[in-house]
Amino acid sequence: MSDAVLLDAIWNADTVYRPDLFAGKTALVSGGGSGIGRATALLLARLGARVVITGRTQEKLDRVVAYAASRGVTLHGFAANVREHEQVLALYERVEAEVGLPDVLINSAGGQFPQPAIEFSPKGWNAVVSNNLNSTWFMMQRAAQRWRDTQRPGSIVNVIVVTERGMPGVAHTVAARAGIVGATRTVAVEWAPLNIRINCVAPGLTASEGLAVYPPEAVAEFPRANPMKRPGTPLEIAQACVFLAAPSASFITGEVLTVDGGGKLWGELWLAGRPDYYRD
Ligand SMILES: CCC/C=C/C(=O)SCCNC(=O)CCNC(=O)[C@H](O)C(C)(C)COP(=O)([O-])OP(=O)([O-])OC[C@H]1O[C@@H](n2cnc3c(N)ncnc32)[C@H](O)[C@@H]1OP(=O)([O-])[O-]
Ligand SMILES: NC(=O)C1=CN([C@@H]2O[C@H](COP(=O)(O)OP(=O)(O)OC[C@H]3O[C@@H](n4cnc5c(N)ncnc54)[C@H](OP(=O)(O)O)[C@@H]3O)[C@@H](O)[C@H]2O)C=CC1
Repeated sequence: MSDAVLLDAIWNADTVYRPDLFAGKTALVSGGGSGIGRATALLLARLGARVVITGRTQEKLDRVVAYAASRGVTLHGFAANVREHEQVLALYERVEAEVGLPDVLINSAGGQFPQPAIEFSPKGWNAVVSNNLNSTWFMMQRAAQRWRDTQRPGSIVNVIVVTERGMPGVAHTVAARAGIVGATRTVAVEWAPLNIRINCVAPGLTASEGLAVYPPEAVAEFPRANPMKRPGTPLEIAQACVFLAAPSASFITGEVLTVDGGGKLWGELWLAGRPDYYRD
């Protein structure tokens, strides 16, 4: 499916949310140049939010901004590498100066490469841990600091992976995301007095650009990932992010919402390919 068709599908899809749900609100979405982050940013924009997307590649952000403009909506695309703390601080300064302090933060930036864990190099391990644990932490802590300083409420949604059963081929990312679950549960309590809610969405296999890094033998088995025998769509994950970010989840904090088509109950994912030992 071409990018234009994908974007139109997101823009025109039915949603149960009312069109002005986020009117007057500002949302910051990391990883907003593609996949789940892009779908969430566009859905938030459809629901009336002022939206800033960030990611490392300005051109990807510009394409989303241009698409929204073609639909009459202004999005802002500010590039940053969110695993660099200084860049996160600078990003918040720019967002506040040019758009306004976000009310909602969606952390969808992240990713990993598939490899048997026994082969991980220290550099590869550090890259993935930094890209998924540090980046999300820097973003959520800065949001909380600014909400504390301005005495404003806020809501954070961290997009992670399903961690309960582990996930062979991506142990580094499972470790990093389990760290985010622990941090989320902990600060849900520390930050409740600040009127901040924080939750995670754990997608199962989702048909996004990010799947391009997986080998053909892993991709061939993707239909076995869940009882629905299909990947989720970025919009299906986006709808869950919006549910947790909005007042629909006003009594939910420190929670992990799994959106995996039942993959925790039945299914297998061998992201670096299935070892012979696990063949019949
Ligand atoms: C349901 C579950 C499915 C989940 C799906 C998704 O999440 S999809 C959606 C998510 N989207 C994505 O996952 C997007 C795709 N993923 C990525 O962009 C990268 O995996 C990244 C997140 C590490 C990029 O971070 P970065 O810019 O820092 O990376 P870098 O390129 O500079 O590499 C740093 C070091 O890592 C090592 N190393 C790297 N690759 C491999 C490899 N193939 N093999 C072995 N090792 C590898 C290597 O040591 C390298 O250093 P070197 O030896 O080169 O000096
Ligand atoms: N697709 C799937 O099956 C699943 C995805 N997830 C998770 O969902 C999240 C979104 O993934 P998805 O949309 O599918 O994949 P994408 O690869 O399409 O999206 C990830 C986005 O994050 C951005 N990004 C990565 N690293 C950084 C960084 N250091 N600083 C700023 N931006 C960064 C990328 O842009 P750029 O490279 O330009 O920086 C990219 O746009 C990820 O955390 C992913 O691991 C979880 C489970 C399943």
